[in-house]
Amino acid sequence: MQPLVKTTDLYLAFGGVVAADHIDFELHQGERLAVIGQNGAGKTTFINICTGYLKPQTGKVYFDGRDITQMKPRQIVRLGLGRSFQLPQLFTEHTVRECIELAAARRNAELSWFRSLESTVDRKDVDDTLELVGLSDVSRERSSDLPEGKRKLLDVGMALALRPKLLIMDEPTSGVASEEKHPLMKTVMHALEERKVTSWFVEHDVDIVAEYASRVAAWIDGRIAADGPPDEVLENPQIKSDVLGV
Ligand SMILES: Nc1ncnc2c1ncn2[C@@H]1O[C@H](COP(=O)(O)OP(=O)(O)OP(=O)(O)O)[C@@H](O)[C@H]1O
Repeated sequence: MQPLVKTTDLYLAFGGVVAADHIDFELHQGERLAVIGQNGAGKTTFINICTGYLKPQTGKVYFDGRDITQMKPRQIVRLGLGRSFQLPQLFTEHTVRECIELAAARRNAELSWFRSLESTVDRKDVDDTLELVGLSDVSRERSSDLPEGKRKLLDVGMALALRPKLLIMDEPTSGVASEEKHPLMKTVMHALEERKVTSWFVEHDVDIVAEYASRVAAWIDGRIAADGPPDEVLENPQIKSDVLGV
């Protein structure tokens, strides 16, 4: 099977700091990849290169068989590579429902001054997405009034409205109270599974990684130092001492 994401020899340095050190990587459809690594290990740089926000100095990125190395972020999103951020990127003046409608309208490139947002998008589709991320009961609230966990769910809902093949999530549980982390991840992973979306998430909480990932890649100094099933990587002595600090 052709990999969904493939990188070959990706290299990027900022001055003397090598943030991506000749990375060869493949991600296949259906995988749930957790990326772990200390601060500054290069996790975000690699995501920024794969999503078009940074250009590598050498190497290539392929998504679904296409060379996307030089494409702009919004072109890459249109191909089906979605991304949610550590700080959710919401339309803060809008209600929860309108945020999903705006994302769905953007997918169809149907935003128009002459038509209302509601009449532009498929109502049932928006209802389904709201339900899937557990936000039906707060659909009329302003997105800026939501607590952090629900803002994260809305961010994922907006990404899902674009019908991605892959969703990359940067620390989906950061800033969320510890007792809310598992319910949040359960909802997110169930939603992705329902829509058959492959997932890749950066996560610092080892319990979350062990519970929700099918594969773990550990980053050290711009390289993938270990990559495999969660129990194998999380028990690797070098990863335990250099990444997890245990
Ligand atoms: N725009 C930039 N300019 C200069 N240096 C950068 C830039 N972006 C990242 N770096 C450096 O590259 C290295 C990798 O950073 P990166 O943000 O990718 O790490 P990270 O693993 O995502 O860390 P964190 O967990 O803190 O987000 C770090 O040394 C960082 O300081």
